[in-house]
Amino acid sequence: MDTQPTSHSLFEVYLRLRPANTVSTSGDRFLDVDTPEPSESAPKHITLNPPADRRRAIEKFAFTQVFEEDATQLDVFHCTGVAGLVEGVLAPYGDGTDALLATLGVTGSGKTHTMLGTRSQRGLTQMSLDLIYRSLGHRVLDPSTYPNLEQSISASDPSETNILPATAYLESVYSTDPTISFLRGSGNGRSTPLQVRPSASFPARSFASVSSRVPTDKPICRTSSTSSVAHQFGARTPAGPFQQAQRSASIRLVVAEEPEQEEEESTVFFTPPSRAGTVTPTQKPTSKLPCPSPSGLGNSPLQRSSRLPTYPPQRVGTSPTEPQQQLRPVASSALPRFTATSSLRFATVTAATRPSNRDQQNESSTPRRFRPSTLPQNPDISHLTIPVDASAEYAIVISMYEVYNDRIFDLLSSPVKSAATKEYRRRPLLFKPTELSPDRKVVAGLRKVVCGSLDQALMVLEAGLQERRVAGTESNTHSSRSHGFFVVEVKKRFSLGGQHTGWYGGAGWTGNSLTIVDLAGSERARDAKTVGQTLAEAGKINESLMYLGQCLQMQVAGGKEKPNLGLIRRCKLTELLFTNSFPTGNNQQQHRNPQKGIMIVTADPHGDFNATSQILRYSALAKEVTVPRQPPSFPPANSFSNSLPPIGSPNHQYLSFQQTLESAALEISRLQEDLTYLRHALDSERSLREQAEAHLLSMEDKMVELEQAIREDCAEEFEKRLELEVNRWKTIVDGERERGEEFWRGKWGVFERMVEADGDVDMDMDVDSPKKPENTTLVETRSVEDREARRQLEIFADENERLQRENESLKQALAACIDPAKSTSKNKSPSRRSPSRSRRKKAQLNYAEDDDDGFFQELKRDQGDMAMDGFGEGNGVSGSHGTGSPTKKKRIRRLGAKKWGQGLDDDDPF
Ligand SMILES: Nc1ncnc2c1ncn2[C@@H]1O[C@H](COP(=O)(O)OP(=O)(O)OP(=O)(O)O)[C@@H](O)[C@H]1O
Repeated sequence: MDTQPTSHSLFEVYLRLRPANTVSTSGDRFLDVDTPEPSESAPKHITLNPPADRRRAIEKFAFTQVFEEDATQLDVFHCTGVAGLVEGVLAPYGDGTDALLATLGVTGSGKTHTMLGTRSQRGLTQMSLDLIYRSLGHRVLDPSTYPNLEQSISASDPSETNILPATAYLESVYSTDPTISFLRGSGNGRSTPLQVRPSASFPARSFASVSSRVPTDKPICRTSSTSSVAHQFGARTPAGPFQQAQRSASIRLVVAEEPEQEEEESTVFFTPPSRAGTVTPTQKPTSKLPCPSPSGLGNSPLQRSSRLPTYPPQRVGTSPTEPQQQLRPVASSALPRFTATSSLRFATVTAATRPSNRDQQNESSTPRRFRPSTLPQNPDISHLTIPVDASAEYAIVISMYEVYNDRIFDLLSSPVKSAATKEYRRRPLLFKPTELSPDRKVVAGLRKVVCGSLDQALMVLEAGLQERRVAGTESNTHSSRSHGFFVVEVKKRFSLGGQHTGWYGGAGWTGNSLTIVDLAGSERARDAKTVGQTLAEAGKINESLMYLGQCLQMQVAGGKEKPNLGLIRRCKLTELLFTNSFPTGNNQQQHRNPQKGIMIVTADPHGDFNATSQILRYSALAKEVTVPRQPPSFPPANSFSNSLPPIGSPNHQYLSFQQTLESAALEISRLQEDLTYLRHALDSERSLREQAEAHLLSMEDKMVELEQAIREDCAEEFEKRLELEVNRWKTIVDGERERGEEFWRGKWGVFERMVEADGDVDMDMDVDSPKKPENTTLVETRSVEDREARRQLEIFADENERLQRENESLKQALAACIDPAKSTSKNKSPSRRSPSRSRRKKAQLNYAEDDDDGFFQELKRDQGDMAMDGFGEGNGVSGSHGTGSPTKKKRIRRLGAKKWGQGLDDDDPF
């Protein structure tokens, strides 16, 4: 099997086996490392033996190198060629390349262990950072020395980001000053008390209580966490304990020997690992493994300690031109009790206290994080350095993000309180081309931190890791639930004449980045015993890893020259990993070399066979590995050939048939395995779908309830408005009625006044008449009123007449019913009332000739007629018009007696 990386490989793929966990390891070992060929310096092949109870293929996989269980972090660092990646990023002789260092594996197989280490061992990330800072030395610009450094970088950064100095960031994250919280949202901390995992030699205690027990009169190295990290790191702000300590020379630090008990309770400061004015001579660690020369490393200018007799002492903090640098922590040699000795203590937040962001989002108070105590310094790589461009100056910018449920979240910025839900949430970021980066995609809007020293970079890393989503599963108590990305950008610009010019003389920033990826592990819901949210996360993780596997296979099929962009863009993870792995377009100015990648596949030889074999197939295929399938009972080749019967013999035919059967069985078992994997993927998808459907149903219910509530609100509102309108209209109508009554009262008053007025007014005066009275104004006024009254009178008269007619006909009908004979005679004299009518007619026609008395007498008579005809007392009409008129009452009585007496008996009810 060919294991040499091809020119178009996306990754070099290494395999690391994790040691058996004596506590949880229960399964048989199914993975064997093949003995290397004589020409090989290290093992490259493994054989996968399926469990005995199943009939499966024995598969062989090849990798660039296989690290067995006893391989150390340093072995992996050396032999994977991380230094070569860093060299490409530092680019001492040219443009350089971006680098990608990633881990892939089943959950619990050791990815995080490899990348981020443990509380006693550094991971590849910390060692890479150490190598970068160590190599660049004093050429790294510190934002506290160059105040406008971040603005300068910002101007040339394509990711539309916000850049800030590490001192400000760390101050905001770890400060105990509640007023400094502009970077810290509520989601950054926790409401539950921290649990601190103490080192084995010390009893468990609260980290907070450690911080609080700081004797003020003690030597300054026993500093409290209440002092800001920025101060300890030598910011230009008022002197922190470290600065004060260093100003008072090392005597105070050397006398830091304290009674054991006191020291245990108060020592919580961060010891800078091997980052001092003078480097303590350390014994060169030796790698147990024979490492093949990583690509390019053998001929590269990278110098290992074996080639470099002495490691040049760091100039950090020693230059008189850099006063700020002098305020950095003192040499580790001056702090014997706080370096990597038995008294080194390391307090980490356990997974249980690293709440998922979901938990954090629900918190409302502004919390603060607790600064980690001393970080591990082993393995020591002080024997390594990489030459750098002496004419350049550098700035190191760090950013961190995670891909969770296929969305990108910044780990260095605070969650934002949602106006709708009142929860703290991180906003997902976009991976896209920007104005300054049209040819390449970048994660836009990330927070980036400029770190002037390794200490700052490590602290920023710690802060970001605390934000990453982890959860305990059956497979791993600290299982990463997201794909974590840690990006170190090495920005470079040329300084004039090889001198530091600050940002005034420098040209624009260029540079490359090292991206370190700790992928979440694939897992089976059945084994990990995940439910609910964790199960949903696992579904997304598995899905993204499946796409990653397909992309790795694409490497075999098409290589870098023909990227299948459709496949790459299927999920955020593959997009982030591979989009910039290919040469950019035609734009020469924007041209960048494709990134170099190293993939470390981790596997537990005693773990989950199915999941591990799946991962190995994906990754090994990326190395163009063909999978030889050997039947378990197949005899060794030489013994088989020796005993092979002659061709054509029945035995030979039988053996060929047997071989075919074996192959078929192998194929069947392989397909069964695939089927099992797909079945699990299906299960996971199905459970996700069920969750989504349940969510949909609950949303629909909510919508119905919401609609109902809205309808009720609307109805209530409508009724209120209707009532208001009705009241308003009632008021208007009442007002109108009153006005009308007032009007008619006024009219009636006019009539009455006219009646009472002296008779010298000529009521017969016609407006059309040319004859004018002498008192013109009064007369004219009266004339108008008179006309109006006359009109009304006519109306009344007509109405009266009509009613009289009706009355008469009714009476006749009534009389006819009572006495047909009378009625006949009555009917024969229809003009019974004619005298009255003729008289009234006459009065109407001649009222102009009568005087006022005559006119009104006639009017009152008519009213009396109306009363008699049915509009009398009790019908309301006479009441309104005849009130106070004795004449009328009298007449009603009289007429009534006269009329009704004609045709009715005394006992007649009428
Ligand atoms: N090479 C190793 N040497 C010693 N311990 C190891 C090694 N690899 C892993 N472990 C231990 O195994 C456990 C699980 O490892 P780790 O958390 O790194 O797994 P992981 O692959 O990152 O899991 P996940 O994908 O769920 O996050 C840890 O306790 C770790 O210390």
